[in-house]
Amino acid sequence: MSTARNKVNEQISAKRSLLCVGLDSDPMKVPGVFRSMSRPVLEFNRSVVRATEQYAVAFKVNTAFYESRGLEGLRDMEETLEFLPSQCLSIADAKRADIGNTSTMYARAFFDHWNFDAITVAPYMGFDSLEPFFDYEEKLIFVLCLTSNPGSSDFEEEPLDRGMPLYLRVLEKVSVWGRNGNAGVVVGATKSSQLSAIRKAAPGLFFLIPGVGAQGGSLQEASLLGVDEHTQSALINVSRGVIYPEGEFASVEAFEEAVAAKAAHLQTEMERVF
Ligand SMILES: O=c1ccn([C@@H]2O[C@H](COP(=O)(O)O)[C@@H](O)[C@H]2O)c(=O)[nH]1
Repeated sequence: MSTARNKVNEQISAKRSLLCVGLDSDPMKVPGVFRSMSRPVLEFNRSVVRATEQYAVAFKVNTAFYESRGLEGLRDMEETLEFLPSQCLSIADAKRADIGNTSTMYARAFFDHWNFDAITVAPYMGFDSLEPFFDYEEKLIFVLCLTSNPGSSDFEEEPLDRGMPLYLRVLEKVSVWGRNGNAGVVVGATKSSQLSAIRKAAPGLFFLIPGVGAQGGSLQEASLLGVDEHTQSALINVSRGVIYPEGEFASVEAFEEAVAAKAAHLQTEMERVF
């Protein structure tokens, strides 16, 4: 089995948690207490990681939040990777894929250069666009299947000739494309009515489930319907619902306490599936 998958499975069992903390760090939303620091986003990330590492099994870095700030943002992303706990899974939420030789470069960037454990990719250019990622057998590749946003109905939920929705066709393909257990899919927590059927159709795939909290997805439904009862092969991502607790914070410690309380609450809820 892929090394990344083994690593996160160990964390899931040890922490009795499926929590993936999303580092969607927006400089405009960073609390005041970090604003006077020379690297506000980097220090904010350091605090979020310190406050949640006891509860989290994975950290998802949405690259858009860093790329949008050019070199300064990429420097923050790179330095954040240095303090992510090595026992937790690091996910580049980059949603890449292109013609083969370009995908090879994307895979090198995220896996060789930045040494992420996992990446999100888009399936619509087909197998040759994903093969360079699947070639990294030790990593985890999460393919967008049924996403959490309302626009998923534009294409993903459209029926194909045999009446099968496009997202189920993606699931079928991803189930055979993975190597050494390195395939996963992204399924939104907001899609609770389809989640159970998707899980049953692909018991061996690792699931990344975003959409809990700010997007309205239910943690209880995601945990009950999206998690395989034997393998627990799933991560439930929460970004804004963890990293931006309400209120003003007089100190970094007070902020970290509030973030830790959010993460602890989520872990307690997730523990029910064990
Ligand atoms: O279908 C998808 C795929 C990816 N995402 C990403 O997950 C987080 C969700 O953030 P919240 O603040 O918890 O809503 C974000 O990085 C998205 O780009 C998703 O939401 N849905």
